[in-house]
Amino acid sequence: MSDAVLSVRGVTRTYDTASGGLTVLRGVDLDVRPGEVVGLIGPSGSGKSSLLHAAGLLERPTEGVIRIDGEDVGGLDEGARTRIRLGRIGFVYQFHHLLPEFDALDNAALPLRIAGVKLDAARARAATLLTELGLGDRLKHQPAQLSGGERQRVAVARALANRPRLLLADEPTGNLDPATSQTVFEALHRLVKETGVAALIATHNMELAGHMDRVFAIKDGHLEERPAESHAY
Ligand SMILES: Nc1ncnc2c1ncn2[C@@H]1O[C@H](COP(=O)(O)OP(=O)(O)OP(=O)(O)O)[C@@H](O)[C@H]1O
Repeated sequence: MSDAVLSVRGVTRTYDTASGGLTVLRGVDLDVRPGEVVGLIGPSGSGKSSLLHAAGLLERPTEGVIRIDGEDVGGLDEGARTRIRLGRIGFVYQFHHLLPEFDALDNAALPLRIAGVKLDAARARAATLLTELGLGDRLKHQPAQLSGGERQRVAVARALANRPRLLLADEPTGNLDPATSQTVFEALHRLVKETGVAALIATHNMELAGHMDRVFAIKDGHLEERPAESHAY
């Protein structure tokens, strides 16, 4: 029995386009275990987001099986998939997508509020995470009053607020300068190790990829594991 939080088996993704079927993933297999940081690299258009969307239950693969904590989610209806997404999966995107009228605290607390957690408890959890991310003195700042790196750290706190089992990040530092990318990634990495969430992170940043536990390149729709020395810087 696998201990993987995310298990991907034989996943193929074909898009219908005006010029016919476009297959971007071809029989992909991947496991991500608790506390593991797994990187996805590959040129633009290679299928990184497609794999994250399938893993995040945002789209259904054309073929293959996705399991979350051992449960095959393919046969579930959209309501059940949404519950898994809200309860067990956290997302970080390239752009923070914070609500401009909410401060950092209430942005990070949002998933808990949606899940029905009382305001005080949600804010307490959000404050703990934001403080761990070095934003303890920015709780009352709105996104416009935060730097780009601070906004992304709020987005990381929001993604981890409901204690997800799986964290999916699509170029979480893609919009930041190299030094700020490093700071945000280090904070994210530390929290993954502390919380034991399983993390799958798509990135173009090879320096960050060098700090991940395992890295896979998507090539012609297939995953190729990169040995540590070839992705370290
Ligand atoms: N809904 C869709 N319909 C048709 N084609 C799509 C759709 N979504 C993605 N594609 C195509 O699939 C390919 C893979 O896209 P995807 O976004 O997964 O790549 P990516 O590796 O994440 O790229 P980037 O690094 O630029 O974000 C691209 O050629 C894209 O144009």
